[in-house]
Amino acid sequence: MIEAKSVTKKFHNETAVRNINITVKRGSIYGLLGSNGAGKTTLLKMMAGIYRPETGTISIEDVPVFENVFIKKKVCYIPDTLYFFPQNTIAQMAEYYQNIYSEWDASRFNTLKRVFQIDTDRKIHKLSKGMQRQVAFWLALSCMPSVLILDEPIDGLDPVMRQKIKNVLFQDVADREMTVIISSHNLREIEDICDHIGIMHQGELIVEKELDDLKADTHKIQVAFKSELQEKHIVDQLEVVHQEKRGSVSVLIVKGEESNIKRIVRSEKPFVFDILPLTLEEMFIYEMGEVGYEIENILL
Ligand SMILES: Nc1ncnc2c1ncn2[C@@H]1O[C@H](COP(=O)(O)OP(=O)(O)OP(=O)(O)O)[C@@H](O)[C@H]1O
Repeated sequence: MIEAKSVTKKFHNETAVRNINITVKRGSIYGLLGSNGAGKTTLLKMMAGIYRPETGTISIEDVPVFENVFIKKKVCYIPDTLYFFPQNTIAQMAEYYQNIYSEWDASRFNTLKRVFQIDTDRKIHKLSKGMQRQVAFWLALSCMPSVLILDEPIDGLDPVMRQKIKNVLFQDVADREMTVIISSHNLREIEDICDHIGIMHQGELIVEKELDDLKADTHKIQVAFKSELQEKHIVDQLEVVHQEKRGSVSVLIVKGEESNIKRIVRSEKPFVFDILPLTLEEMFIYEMGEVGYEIENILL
């Protein structure tokens, strides 16, 4: 379990993370979303024990992580910008990891050769960007971490490799309750992988929910009524976060319980009424719109 309590981090005068509370349950996969510069990387680096929080605490398995060698051996962090020792081959880097991570599993490393299929005598800096990312996963997953922290991990991986890596992650989560936190802008991917979602904006956590609850709480509906007054009646009763007109049909993004929404809309006898599936990307955009980070049609 990862727990952040009232965590704040500043760089000079700028507050990158502001009074954040997050709990990532053991064995769950948590997707950390947010606008550019929201503070995701800063928060992940504090979770990995790289940055010290200004105030508040970050613990893993109830132990503060900063400068704690014992707990850091259970944590693997794959940053958005990868670093390997210059000139090292995969085998040499694996040896280095083996000396640091006490849970390193050589047989796992060998088994994962079937997934990654890269010659371990190759120098890492001569591999392609995507192949280097594969090596980062290969090494991290061979450390058998209790906690895996991933910052923009999917970029540069081809679709087949993404699926293979997802399968290995799911296996580790199911078999040994590995806890995973992933920051990504690829919401399609996050939707596939994660069971919990946190959304950050300007250093704050503005939404934290189970993905299923988030989906159950936000709906996209398509309605048409005989008169505008009928539509106004339902809009007044619903929590509408976005509204647009497509011909005679209105598309509304509405928060609340589905049964309640259906009851309110049907009370005005619509001649069109559909509930449409809402993607995580759409939910993200509407949540961000609520805190003033909206899509605008900017013509220059
Ligand atoms: N080492 C640093 N020194 C000074 N300021 C920093 C440093 N790292 C991050 N920041 C600032 O902290 C804020 C949060 O940055 P961070 O990298 O955590 O955002 P992010 O959510 O990961 O963004 P993105 O999605 O663009 O990668 C930004 O305003 C950034 O300029």
